[in-house]
Amino acid sequence: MASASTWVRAKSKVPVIGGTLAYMHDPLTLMRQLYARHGPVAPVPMPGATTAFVLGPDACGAVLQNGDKAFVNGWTLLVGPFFHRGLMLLDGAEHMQHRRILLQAFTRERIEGYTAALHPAVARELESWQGASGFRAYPALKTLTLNLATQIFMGGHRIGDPAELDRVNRAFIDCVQAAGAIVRRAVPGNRWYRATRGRALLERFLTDQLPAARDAGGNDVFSVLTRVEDEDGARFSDMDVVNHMIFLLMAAHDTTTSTVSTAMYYLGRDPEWQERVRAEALALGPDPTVRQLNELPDLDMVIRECQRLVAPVPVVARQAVKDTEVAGRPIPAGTQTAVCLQLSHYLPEYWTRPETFDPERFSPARREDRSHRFAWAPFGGGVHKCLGMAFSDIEVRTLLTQLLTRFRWSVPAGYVPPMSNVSLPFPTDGLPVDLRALPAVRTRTS
Ligand code: HEM
Repeated sequence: MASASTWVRAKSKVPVIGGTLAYMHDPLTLMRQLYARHGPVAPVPMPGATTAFVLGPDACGAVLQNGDKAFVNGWTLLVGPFFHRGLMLLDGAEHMQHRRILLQAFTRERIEGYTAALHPAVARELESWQGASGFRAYPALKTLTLNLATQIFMGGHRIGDPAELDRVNRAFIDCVQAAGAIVRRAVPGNRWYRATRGRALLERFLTDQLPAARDAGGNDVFSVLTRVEDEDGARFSDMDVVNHMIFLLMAAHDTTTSTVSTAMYYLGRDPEWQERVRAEALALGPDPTVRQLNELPDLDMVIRECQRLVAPVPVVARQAVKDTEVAGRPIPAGTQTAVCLQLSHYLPEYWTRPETFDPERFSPARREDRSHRFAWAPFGGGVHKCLGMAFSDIEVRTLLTQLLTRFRWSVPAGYVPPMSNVSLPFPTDGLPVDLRALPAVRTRTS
């Protein structure tokens, strides 16, 4: 069985610059090197403590499924102060109870309601996009998805003042970016400090809006959270609603932006695939239903392939609460554990030419994702598996179909966006694309 001494004796071969910097520089290369040197469990020096990197789908699956209940969520160390009591940061019976209540806000019926609001909201947002060469797609998408989140998640209680919208957006970014902070206490001007202020701003903002959200009795997520209950009649307190809203807005915002931005990149490199999915988008009616959006097989393959190539959440965090073993390797109690979902997406044992954009690998004839239950796991697994998966899928499809019917875009041959991996991955150059409006189609769908 594992012990602290065997763990300490397991020598890490990570460069002296340390795990955090190696990760930020190039997470996939780090994961590959660790897997080659150590196998499925690798010790990596990180701020505070050595972290166990769990690599490959067998080991990732074992930790996520958590058969012997050796792991709890490990996010508290990374983003605890900022996403305090969000669902992903809860454990055990309390997590199950909150998850049951929260699921009531994401039933099929509710998602249909959000989708009906989503379509016109995306159309409105895209009105402000102008064709241009060097159009910075990533920041435009980030603003768009935040606006959508405040409309779909907050309904009538939206942020009217653009300066306030900017402050809220900044607060989210600051909270998310704290995950990669090397100095993990607030010093004026540092990341931790900005995130602490960001959290306080979000709490104030949502607490102020909560009475209106409750009284409105609306069908947006905020209003719904003030009244949903589980089958035993358990409900959220006001503070629970605020905590869940902060986490949900974050969870929905950056991950969706990441998927759509990755799709804009790969479709921008591949005009053939872009035309293929555009044809599907053009065949949709003006206000597609959830069912119609779910019946777009080419777009479905493209989205899965983009989430394989750039997993919006490349790693999920756990902490061992007792001595345990994963894939035969010891992990002692107290070890911070990084479940490396992204590596599994690139292992040649499970994928043909994993570096290549090849959506057909998800076609019924190939289904490479079935090579292992955890070969493709962008939404995680086990009790913390993404609760917003179905909603996110609809949001991504709505966004991409509207983009495809309004614009054609390309990126220069050979262009590879430089990525930040401080927290969730994003292109630091803003993903410049050559964006051209499609005027004839624009009139048809708007
Ligand atoms: C492409 C989009 C998305 C991706 C790739 C994604 C990925 C993930 C992953 C990997 C986890 C598991 C974290 C863990 O195991 O510790 C997770 C959890 C979660 N996600 Fe998502 N997510 C996405 C969109 C969304 C959206 C749109 C929402 C809300 C509407 C959402 C809400 C949540 C919640 C509430 C949890 C915590 C579940 C729990 O702890 O029980 N996500 N997500």
